[in-house]
Amino acid sequence: MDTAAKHIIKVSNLSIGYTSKKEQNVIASNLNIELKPGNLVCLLGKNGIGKSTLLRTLTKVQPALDGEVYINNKKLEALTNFDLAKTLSLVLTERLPDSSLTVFELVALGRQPFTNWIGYLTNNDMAIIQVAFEKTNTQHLMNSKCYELSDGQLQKVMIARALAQDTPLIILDEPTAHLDLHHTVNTFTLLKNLASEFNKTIIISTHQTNLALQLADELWLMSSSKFVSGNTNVLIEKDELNFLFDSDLITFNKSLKQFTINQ
Ligand SMILES: Nc1ncnc2c1ncn2[C@@H]1O[C@H](COP(=O)(O)OP(=O)(O)OP(=O)(O)O)[C@@H](O)[C@H]1O
Repeated sequence: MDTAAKHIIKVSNLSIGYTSKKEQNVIASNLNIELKPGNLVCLLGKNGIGKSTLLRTLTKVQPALDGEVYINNKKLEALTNFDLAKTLSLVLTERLPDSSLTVFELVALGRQPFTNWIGYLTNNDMAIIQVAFEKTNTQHLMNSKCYELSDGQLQKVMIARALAQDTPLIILDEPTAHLDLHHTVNTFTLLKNLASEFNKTIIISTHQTNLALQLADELWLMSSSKFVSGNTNVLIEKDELNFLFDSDLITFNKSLKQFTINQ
């Protein structure tokens, strides 16, 4: 039996980083990941460790320095932009260039891989867009211009657009960076439900470590000494969280399943 087909993402000996004319800056190397569909994955690690770099590499926004990435059993580099748009939706942290698009138009653009060449929205497209607005509680923003939104509102609208794209894989770089506690928990719960109810695979990078420990099915832990991926409870049991921050200020408390401040 072909077991590789079961992985929505498979990564072998991946090196990520940046190449300039003078040198290669390797941010992380020898990364290996096998991820099955239907999981909420939280990518954790301290500032500047390489989380965005990894997510951009997995989504073909920037090239790998070495190694292989497979999405749905196909080599990433062989996937066309059209294949990718039908397979994964991506929410990055960069702010949109100012545009006079309305929120409805922005979210509807999520349907672009599926509409015909003039972008005609069918009843089915409209129904999917409607659900995306409802799930993210952003219906009231539909007629606003994108440039009028607060950072937090824009973040929710970008999640709505990803939902409208209706792909099996959704990747979000710090989707709750600008949200208050209520909206942060709300967004985590929404993403968790999408993974469990609709069998979507959702990967987010986040600094909401304690929330991730409560809600993520899988964790990807990045530290300067190693990269570990796997089931959240298994990683807690194996004491893998201790390496995450390398700090005298906080310690992982195994019985609470949380990081606590050293008093
Ligand atoms: N375009 C770039 N060119 C060169 N180096 C970069 C570039 N973008 C990021 N880096 C470097 O790569 C490293 C990892 O950055 P990255 O943004 O991936 O970290 P991160 O874990 O997402 O950080 P944060 O949690 O602060 O968002 C950093 O040292 C950063 O300076």
